[in-house]
Amino acid sequence: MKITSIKTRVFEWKGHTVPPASNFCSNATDMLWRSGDSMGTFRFHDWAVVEIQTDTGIVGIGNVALAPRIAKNIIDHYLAPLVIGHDPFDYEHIWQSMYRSTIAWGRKGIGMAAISAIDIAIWDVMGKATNKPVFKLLGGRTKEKIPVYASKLYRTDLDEMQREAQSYLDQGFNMMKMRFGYGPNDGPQGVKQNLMSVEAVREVIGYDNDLMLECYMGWNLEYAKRILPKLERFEPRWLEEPVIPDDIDGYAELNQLTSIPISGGEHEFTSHGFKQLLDKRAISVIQYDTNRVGGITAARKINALAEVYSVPVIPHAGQMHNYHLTMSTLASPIAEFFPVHDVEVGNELFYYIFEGDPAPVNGYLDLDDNMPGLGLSISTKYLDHFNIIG
Ligand SMILES: O=C(O)[C@H](O)[C@H](O)[C@@H](O)CO
Ligand SMILES: [Mg+2]
Repeated sequence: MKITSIKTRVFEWKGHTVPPASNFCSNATDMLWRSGDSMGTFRFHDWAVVEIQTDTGIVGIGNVALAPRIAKNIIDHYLAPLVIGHDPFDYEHIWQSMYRSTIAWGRKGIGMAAISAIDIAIWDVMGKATNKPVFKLLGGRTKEKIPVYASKLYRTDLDEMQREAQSYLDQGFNMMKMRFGYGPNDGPQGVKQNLMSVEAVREVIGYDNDLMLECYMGWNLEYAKRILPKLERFEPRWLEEPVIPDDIDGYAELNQLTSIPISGGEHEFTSHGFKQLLDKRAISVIQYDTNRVGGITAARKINALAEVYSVPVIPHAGQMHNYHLTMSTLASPIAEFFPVHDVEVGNELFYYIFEGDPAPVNGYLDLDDNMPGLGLSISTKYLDHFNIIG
């Protein structure tokens, strides 16, 4: 089998967007004296979809949500010429060729995200060619179903957050993740607000349900050291991305500081990046996203590391490219799930672009043993809600 062409299109959302509340989530630009666009690091309102065509007629689908226009350019100009003509089953060689040919600029960030999209599409081809779901090529079923946590609870009015938390309990979730609204520039009042929001959610969900806390890189070491001990009494399952991803020593220090496990890796790349984090005991939960980290070829290597270091892998975002890895490794106990379909920050766009993502029932979702490949197709339902740049 040979890859004959690669088609990459950017889907730009032009449908309705729900404006988020101010201080909806701390983020890395909060540290600037003037951050300008408060949604700057958040707006995922466009997405690139990669289709790999083969001489057998099988088409594999991949995706990349980070800076999709740039990713498309990287794919069109640098990666496609390296991949076309190869047998998709030579995926390790193809991955190494993409990685090594772009290593001067592509090994982290958008270069690796573009590589990820192609690699995901290649695994989809392999699944379809062998008539197996991708997870069956990766190790098969390691769990009856995948427990998922509801991930939203952006900072807003506390009554509203309590209603939202209750709605997840009502839908059968027993784990959920909330976001902090405040960081170092908000002083003691901000610390108080952050603590109050956790208290408010705990009041509703009690301590028989898991609560995860998200900082989205919006704090610094000093602030995190100040607030973490105060958060201990709320027994979070983890505290996510407290500092910027380059502050690996900061992660390591925080991870030793309190009983709260520190999670991260949503903005880390390849097994090399994760080995550094693991060697320093910097994170207690690995949260790569397959469509950033280097695709399935890189993610499965990180799963192997995770098993050896005994650190769980709970990938960012859920979504099919991650669920197959979660299903096929014991290192992944649960997965993330974005429970709301209204387009806000843009994580939700996946539901409008693709069909096939499984819906959770009572906090669990399952993958189909008989659905070849990733099980995704491009939806035709919402095409008029997008500008499609081809
Ligand atoms: O962990 C997450 O779900 C991410 O950090 C989100 O994609 C981001 O939107 C922050 O809420
Ligand atoms: Mg996160």
